[in-house]
Amino acid sequence: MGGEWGQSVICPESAQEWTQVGQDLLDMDLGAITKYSALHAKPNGLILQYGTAGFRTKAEHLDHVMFRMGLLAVLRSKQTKSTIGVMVTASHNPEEDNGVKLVDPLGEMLAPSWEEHATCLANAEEQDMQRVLIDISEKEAVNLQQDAFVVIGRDTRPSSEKLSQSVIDGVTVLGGQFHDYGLLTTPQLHYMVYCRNTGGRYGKATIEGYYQKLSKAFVELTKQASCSGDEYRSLKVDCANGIGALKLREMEHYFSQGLSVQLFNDGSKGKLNHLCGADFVKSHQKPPQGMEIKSNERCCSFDGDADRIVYYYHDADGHFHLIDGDKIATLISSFLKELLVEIGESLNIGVVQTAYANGSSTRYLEEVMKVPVYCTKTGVKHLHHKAQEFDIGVYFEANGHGTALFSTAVEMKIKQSAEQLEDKKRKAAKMLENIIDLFNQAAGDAISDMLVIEAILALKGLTVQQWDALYTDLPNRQLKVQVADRRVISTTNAERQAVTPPGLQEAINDLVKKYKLSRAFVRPSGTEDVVRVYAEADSQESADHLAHEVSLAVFQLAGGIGERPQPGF
Ligand SMILES: CC(=O)N[C@H]1[C@@H](OP(=O)(O)O)O[C@H](CO)[C@@H](O)[C@@H]1O
Ligand SMILES: [Mg+2]
Repeated sequence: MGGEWGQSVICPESAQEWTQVGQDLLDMDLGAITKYSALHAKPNGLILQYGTAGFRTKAEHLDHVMFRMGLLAVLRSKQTKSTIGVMVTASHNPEEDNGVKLVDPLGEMLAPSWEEHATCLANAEEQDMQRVLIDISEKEAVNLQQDAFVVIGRDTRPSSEKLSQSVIDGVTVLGGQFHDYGLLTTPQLHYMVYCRNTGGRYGKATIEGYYQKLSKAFVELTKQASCSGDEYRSLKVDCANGIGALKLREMEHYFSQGLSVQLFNDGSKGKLNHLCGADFVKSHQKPPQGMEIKSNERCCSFDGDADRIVYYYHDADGHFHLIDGDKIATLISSFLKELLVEIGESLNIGVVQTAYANGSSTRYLEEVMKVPVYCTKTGVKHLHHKAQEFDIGVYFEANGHGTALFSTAVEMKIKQSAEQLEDKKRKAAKMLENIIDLFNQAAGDAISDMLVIEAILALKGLTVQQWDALYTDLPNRQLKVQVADRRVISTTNAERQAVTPPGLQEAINDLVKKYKLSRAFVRPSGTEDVVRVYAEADSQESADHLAHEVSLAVFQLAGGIGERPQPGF
């Protein structure tokens, strides 16, 4: 999300007088907070919003936000009596950008009410900062006497180290304790938070703990696979010139018995996310630069903070095939379902997608696999939340961000089955037990998902082409339209229908009718100042036409600015 200058954000003002919370804060040396805050001064008039993925903008505008998120993490930690995470990253954004997001006690995204507090605190002018801190503490009944603990991680951007130091300044000035993990992938930080708040039951809150837990599960699983052979078990990984390269290199020897990985775009020369990485590959539907691909070789790309993954290959005719989050969800859910059938457990399993999921994937999941599919708004927090409703919830965004969640009852049942059942059933239960350990249940995780996928392919003896052939994606196109104020577009039905501006949905309906197997929707982005357009149809030409026509409708009816959308891509 770009920083906006002068646009207001409404923060409710409290009319209350100094209360006990205010007094406690005064006791905490407001002078020090003021003094340190001045060292991390907010540029006048800059307004930022805590969006789908926290704050994101040019790194040079973020120092005050980092300091203040350090303060907020302390308040959240005191309120929840738990460890809170702060991750400094801007994921797939260009190298000059940066960002920050808070991680809640069970490794999940920050609660929505606290997102609002984050926005208010980040936008408060210097003289109002203390008032806002007191307001938040009062509204959330924060006991300021409570201890606070914050863990911090950062990606490899040149600006990240200094910015994470500003987070630490914020934490310490409010008397919080902290542990700085330094360089971590985003999902590794989520994992650390989850481990620390579950007394180590989820795993050890160290980088070795993470490597060991995942690798042990992976090696156990691949030992059960009947086929082997070097070519089969090797994978090319495009690391987007980001943190994923460092961490995969550190981890590689832990699982090398089961898989050999060849790293590309490892940050030694190229620029972060530039012409490479999962976001580039997914949105351009072509391979990254800096990776040589032979036909039928299995390849994958991580994004800049390694929480997303997509797979791809070139067929014998040199055609590029993308295997996105939808196909990953399909592979995973069908494997889990087969294991449950084998064990004889009838647990409810659900797949959660967004409107961006390819229509073919939804049809395949519902009609062939007979798995219930649910659609939520864009943003992993929505998918994660929905997936928690099932015994086993598999969620993926089409762009490759996702994981599987297992209820505590399921985990216990499977553990028991692995001990009590016999022969084939026991083997299946054991597999399920390991696969549960291999998933990062706190957040979508490129490294963990990669190992899950590699294990499933090995166990099922599937080639990348066979996996790809489960169903054929409907041709699709995504476009962006610039408008004066994207908030004029509001949506319903998990963002699949526009409610405002008037006439837009009717226009889309009329355009969609012109094509076969077609679908289209528009929504304001939560991370960029654009309206996103999505269209799919029976041919690429039709999908492209439809997307273009819908873009024109948005431009005309929703206040387009700049050049009218042009056909051709
Ligand atoms: C179409 C698309 O890929 N949207 C992305 C993008 O959100 P937008 O709200 O569409 O800008 O960034 C989000 C955060 O990374 C990610 O969760 C989401 O999937
Ligand atoms: Mg990311």
